[in-house]
Amino acid sequence: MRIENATFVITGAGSGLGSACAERLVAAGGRVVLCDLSEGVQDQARRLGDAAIAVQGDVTSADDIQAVIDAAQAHGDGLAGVIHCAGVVSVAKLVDRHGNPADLDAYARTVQINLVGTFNVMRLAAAAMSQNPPGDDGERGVIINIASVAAFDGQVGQCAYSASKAGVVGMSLPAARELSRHGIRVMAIAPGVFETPMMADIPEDAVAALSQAVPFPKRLGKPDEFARLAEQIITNSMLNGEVIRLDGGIRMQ
Ligand SMILES: NC(=O)C1=CN([C@@H]2O[C@H](COP(=O)(O)OP(=O)(O)OC[C@H]3O[C@@H](n4cnc5c(N)ncnc54)[C@H](O)[C@@H]3O)[C@@H](O)[C@H]2O)C=CC1
Ligand SMILES: C[C@]12CCC(=O)C=C1CC[C@@H]1[C@@H]2[C@@H](O)C[C@@]2(C)[C@H]1CC[C@]2(O)C(=O)C=O
Repeated sequence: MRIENATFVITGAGSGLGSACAERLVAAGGRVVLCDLSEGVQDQARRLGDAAIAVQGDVTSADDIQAVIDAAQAHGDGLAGVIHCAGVVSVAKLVDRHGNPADLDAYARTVQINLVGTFNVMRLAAAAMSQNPPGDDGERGVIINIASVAAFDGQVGQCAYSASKAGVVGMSLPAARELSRHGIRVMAIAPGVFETPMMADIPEDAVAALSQAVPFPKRLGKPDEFARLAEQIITNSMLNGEVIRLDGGIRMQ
């Protein structure tokens, strides 16, 4: 799949990994439709110029995401792909230090945004892309979902987050199999620890410890290193139905 003059939806594009993907795809000649809950996404689109537009929306809402897809269809020659970066991290132990059970609504909210939101974006994007004229090899589109190394090595307090990301991993192969008849690929990236606003509130010594836990290189990943992998997935049509860890070799304790 080529990037030049093709249109991509990027969710969670107002910040961190999604924002870096938007910059990289525009630099490669693509058009982008930026979706985020936060209104800051409008500024991000303005910074990127005519190739970018923003549609504020919630990935768990069918109406919001249909509006994003419709905007993408109108912003060029149809929707070529999605990089779904919107997500939240949550921390809660099953039983806290006072003996109280974890909050059920908080658990459901994390799963709703990270897992159900991913399914919502995938189903609506795939329905639109299935109507595209076939390109090389009959390809009609590509979907990149974002899991996490927490899907495999979840830490204490991450039952909700790890379960939501493990669900994203679990959907990758069946979704790729189902959508193969439409010429749509599905991939997932499982990042390790990346330097984004999601990490902003973490104390410096905790960030240093996380960096030390990476075998090599001993640092947090940079958002553009993530965006470069997303770019490769878009342009390399043999990548399908797989989850790629991008983590410097870290295995979370
Ligand atoms: N930063 C890291 O170390 C890692 C991040 N990830 C995952 O990567 C993805 C991107 O994370 P970052 O860029 O680091 O986080 P971030 O917090 O910088 O960006 C996430 C964006 O998603 C948006 N968002 C949250 N809920 C939304 C909703 N319901 N609808 C629409 N937008 C919503 C936020 O407003 C925010 O702009 C997330 O799914 C996260 O779980 C995975 C592994 C490591
Ligand atoms: C780096 C982590 C884990 C992987 C991921 O998908 C997203 C992350 C961003 C928030 C981090 C995550 C993990 O390292 C654990 C911490 C540092 C989390 C913020 C608070 C956190 O749960 C913690 O302090 C645990 O001790």
